[in-house]
Amino acid sequence: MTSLMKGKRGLIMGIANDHSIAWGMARTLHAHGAELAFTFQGEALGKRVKPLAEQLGVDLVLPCDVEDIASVDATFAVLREKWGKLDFVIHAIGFADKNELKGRYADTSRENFSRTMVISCFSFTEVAKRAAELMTEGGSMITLTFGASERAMPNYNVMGVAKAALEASVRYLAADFGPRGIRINAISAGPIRTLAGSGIGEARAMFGFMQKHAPLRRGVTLDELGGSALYLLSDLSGGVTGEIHYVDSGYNVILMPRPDDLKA
Ligand SMILES: NC(=O)c1ccc[n+]([C@@H]2O[C@H](COP(=O)([O-])OP(=O)(O)OC[C@H]3O[C@@H](n4cnc5c(N)ncnc54)[C@H](O)[C@@H]3O)[C@@H](O)[C@H]2O)c1
Ligand SMILES: Cc1c(CN(C)C(=O)CCc2cnc3c(c2)CCC(=O)N3)oc2ccccc12
Repeated sequence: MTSLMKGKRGLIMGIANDHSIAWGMARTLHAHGAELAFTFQGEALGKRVKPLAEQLGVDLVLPCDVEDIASVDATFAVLREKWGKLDFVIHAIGFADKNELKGRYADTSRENFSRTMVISCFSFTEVAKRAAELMTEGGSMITLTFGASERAMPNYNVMGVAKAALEASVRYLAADFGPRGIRINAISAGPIRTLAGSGIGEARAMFGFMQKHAPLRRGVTLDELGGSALYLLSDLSGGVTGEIHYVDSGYNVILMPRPDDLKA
C-alpha cells in the first residue's frame, strides 16, 4: 500500500459494524497510513465499533449522536485537544423513520421530514463548519449520497429529498471553504447490503435489479468505495471540490436496461 495518507489525521462518522460503508473506507485509509478517529451512535453500536477500532489501532473512539449538537461539539473539542489539527472527515450518516421508507412520498409526516433532513443533510453542514476550524492547513471532507436524490425510486421517499438537499449543500460548502483550501465532495454509492441498506422490504429486489442491469453487471464493494474515498481525501484529487462522484457500477448513466436482458 502507499503512504498517500501518511501524516494525515481524519474523523470517520457512521461506522455501525463491519458491513458499514464508513468501515470499508476506514480500512483503506488506514492501509495508506492515515491516523483515524471514529464516532459511534449510542452504546449499543459502541460495543460493535470499539473492537473494529482496536483492529486498526484507533484509540480515539467517541460517542456522537448528530441529533444532539452538544455531542458534536464535544467530539470536536476532544479532537482540538488531542490533535489540534484535522485533515479529513467522512460523514456516512443517514436516517429516516423506516415506516416512511415505503408507500408514497406524499404521505411523509412533517415531523419525520424535519428529523430526516437534520440527520441526513444538515448534520453534514454542522460537522463541516466545526471541522473546518481545525483544518488549518487545508483539508478534504466527503459525505455519502444515493442516486435516488435525482430520480424517484420506490420507497426511498424522504431520504431522496434529503440526499438532494445534501448534494446541494456539498456545492455551497465547497464554495464557502474553497478559499481556505478545504474541499467538500460526495460519493454517490450504488446499493450495498449494510445495516441501513438492508431490512427495507423491496430494497432487496431493487439491489438485485440495479446490480443485474448496471453497466458493470454487479454491485460495488466496500473496498471500491474505500478506494474512491482515498482518492477524494488525498492530494490526488487536489483540484476537485463540490463534486458528486458516482461509485455505482455505472448505473446512473443508463436510462433503461436492454429489453432482452429483462428476459434473462
Ligand atoms: N447502503 C447503501 O445502499 C447506500 C447507498 C448510498 C448511500 N448510502 C449512505 O451511506 C451512509 C452510510 O450508510 P451505510 O449504508 O454504511 O449503513 P450503516 O447503517 O452501516 O451506516 C449508517 C450510519 O448512520 C449512523 N446514524 C444514523 N443516525 C445517526 C445519528 N442521529 N447520529 C449519528 N449517527 C447516526 C448509524 O449509527 C450508522 O453508523 C448513509 O448516509 C447512507 O444513506 C448507503
Ligand atoms: C437502496 C436503499 C437503501 C439504502 N440506502 C441507499 C440508504 O441511504 C439507507 C437509508 C436509510 C435511512 N434510514 C433508515 C434505513 C435506511 C433503514 C433503517 C431505518 O430505520 N432507517 O435504503 C432504501 C430504502 C428504500 C428503498 C431502497 C433503499
